[in-house]
Amino acid sequence: MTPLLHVDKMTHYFGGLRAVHNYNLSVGPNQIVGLIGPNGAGKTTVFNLITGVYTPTEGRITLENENIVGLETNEIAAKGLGRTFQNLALWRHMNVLDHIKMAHYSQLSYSLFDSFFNTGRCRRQEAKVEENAYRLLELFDIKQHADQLVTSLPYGAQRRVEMARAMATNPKVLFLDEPTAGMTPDELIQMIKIIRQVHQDFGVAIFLIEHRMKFVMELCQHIQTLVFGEVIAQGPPEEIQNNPKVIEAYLGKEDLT
Ligand SMILES: Nc1ncnc2c1ncn2[C@@H]1O[C@H](COP(=O)(O)OP(=O)(O)OP(=O)(O)O)[C@@H](O)[C@H]1O
Repeated sequence: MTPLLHVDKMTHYFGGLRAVHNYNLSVGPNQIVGLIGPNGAGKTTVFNLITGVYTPTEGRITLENENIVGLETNEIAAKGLGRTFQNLALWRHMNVLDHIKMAHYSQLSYSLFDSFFNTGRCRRQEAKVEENAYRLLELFDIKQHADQLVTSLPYGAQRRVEMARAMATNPKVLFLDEPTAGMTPDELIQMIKIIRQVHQDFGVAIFLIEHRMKFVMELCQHIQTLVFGEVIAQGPPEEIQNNPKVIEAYLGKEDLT
């Protein structure tokens, strides 16, 4: 299988600190890959390196066989890499529907002329945006909040808005940084269902960082364990769950079952 996203021997230093070392990753079309590891292991740095927030000190990253090292974050996003953030990155003064509609605009092709004169082309595209936005609101169970400011929503719903916004850009690979952080156990179960549905409906590949083992084990086909910037183990969930190195890395911190 040709990978959609491929990372080869990526290393990154912050000054004298080696945060990521010799990191490799392959995400195939429609695959869900998880990245786990203790606090400070380098997981978010891996995300930031691939999505263009930082440029790796060494290594090669390709999306559909095209180099993406050195591109701006927005250029990488336009090539099909959508993401959410560990600390929510939402617009405080915008309502939920507008968040999702806004994200669609990068893909529209009508001109200022079309917009000014409200041409048929403009109206057709706007109607499509509205239709897609409502489809996402429904899928992410936030339709009931469409007119509310995001900041007025419960935390779990805000996370779903961020995810729906990322999906509105129609990504080929979706990066989720701790999608269940701060969620209640019920919200976690709901999130598992939503991600399964999104994965099935859109056929999008997913790469996610998560601390909640239930979530990772249920959703991911392949899991990498990062410790001090290096992958110490990787494989299918059942293998990772029983790997002594992984158990040791998490010892006393998390029940892996
Ligand atoms: N911008 C930065 N400048 C300097 N050091 C950084 C920077 N970002 C991260 N680090 C350091 O790199 C290491 C990896 O951090 P990172 O945030 O990637 O870990 P993490 O696995 O995502 O942790 P957590 O689970 O707590 O979010 C840590 O030692 C961190 O202090």
